[in-house]
Amino acid sequence: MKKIVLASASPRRRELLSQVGVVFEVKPASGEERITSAEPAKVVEELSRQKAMFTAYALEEEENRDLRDVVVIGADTVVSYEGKILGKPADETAAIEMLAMLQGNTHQVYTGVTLLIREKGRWKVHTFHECTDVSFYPVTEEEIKEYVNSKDPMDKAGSYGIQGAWGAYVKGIRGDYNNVVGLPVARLIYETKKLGMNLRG
Ligand SMILES: Cc1cn([C@H]2C[C@H](O)[C@@H](COP(=O)(O)OP(=O)(O)OP(=O)(O)O)O2)c(=O)[nH]c1=O
Repeated sequence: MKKIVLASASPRRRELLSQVGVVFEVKPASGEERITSAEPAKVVEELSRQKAMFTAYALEEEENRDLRDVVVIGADTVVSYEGKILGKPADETAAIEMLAMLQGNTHQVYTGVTLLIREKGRWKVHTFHECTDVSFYPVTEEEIKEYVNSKDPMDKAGSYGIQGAWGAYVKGIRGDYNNVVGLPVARLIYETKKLGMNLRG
């Protein structure tokens, strides 16, 4: 039986993983993340790998931690619009700017996921990403300011949460909804099945 460790502080990721029946422990990654690419797919893959590795190293440091059958999961989400990568907003002004840019248009949400699978005393790395197109109706400046005042955007890539009040402006999506919220759980289950693993058993 695998021992799953989620390397994330995101409550959304926890909920999504629980929702599909995976039992896991949470150990958020701590360390400085570094980007070496400007391509969103590569960025999220790279960051998800770094997050998973920070947590894996922390597990190795723990006394009496049995690493056998451990699987560490790390994830990272960014929004991509016209060649620009949008992460979490630095402040409210940045959030307003991002939403003003995204409203009335279609952008992409990328989530990268890394699995670190403990095998024969080493970590086997498996990384993938999922992309979802998201379209917004036109949104006025006043509506954007009202939403930003709620603080909901501040901990979210692209400055919005599809699952919250901003849902009022979502015209449609193409692809996996859960990927936008931060973890493409169906793809995760599919990938682990391909590796001969059962995360839910
Ligand atoms: C676009 C979008 C993002 N998000 C969230 C998902 C992620 O939690 C967050 C992007 O930040 P991330 O850096 O991917 O993750 P995090 O810092 O929240 O958590 P951790 O690194 O510990 O795993 O934005 C939503 O909740 N809804 C949305 O619609």
